Amino acid sequence: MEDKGENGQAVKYYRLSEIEEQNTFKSTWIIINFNVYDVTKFLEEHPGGEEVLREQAGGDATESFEDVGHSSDAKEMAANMVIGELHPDDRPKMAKPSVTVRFTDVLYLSSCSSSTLNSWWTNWLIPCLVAAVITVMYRMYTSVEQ
Ligand code: HEM
Repeated sequence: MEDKGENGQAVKYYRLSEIEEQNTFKSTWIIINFNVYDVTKFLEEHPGGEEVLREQAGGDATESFEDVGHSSDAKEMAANMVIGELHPDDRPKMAKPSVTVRFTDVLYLSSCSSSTLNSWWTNWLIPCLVAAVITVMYRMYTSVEQ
């Protein structure tokens, strides 16, 4: 389907089902930020290898593309491979996790929580435990002597 894009230019829209079919050696399409890229001729040239592109073939590669931190050169190269856009009706179907947890986020979160946990332990829990142990031992000794 052809339509007028935001800037009045003709845009070729592809349905998700059409894109999903393009996941072979003959034709490999990927979606990045709702743009459709034909990477068939680029597979062998891709510095990150053809396997990673084929894994994303026919689907949404936005997250993987962003995660790699591609250079501006890579983004320019990608711009030359755009063949159209994902049909607006299919955009909500794109798997977008409500919370994206990346490895770096996990590291960050674990460092945060362990430091909060550490201060909580040292400030409160350990003195409370020591006090509890002393109380129990005191009770035991005093009850043995009687
Ligand atoms: C049209 C789409 C793409 C283009 C034009 C492209 C282009 C490039 C280029 C030029 C590089 C060299 C490093 C740089 O300049 O950033 C690169 C590296 C890489 N790309 Fe892509 N890429 C595309 C899609 C993807 C996708 C979808 C993935 C992941 C599924 C991916 C994974 C990688 C990896 C793992 C590297 C290697 C990074 C490294 O070794 O430092 N690329 N890509």
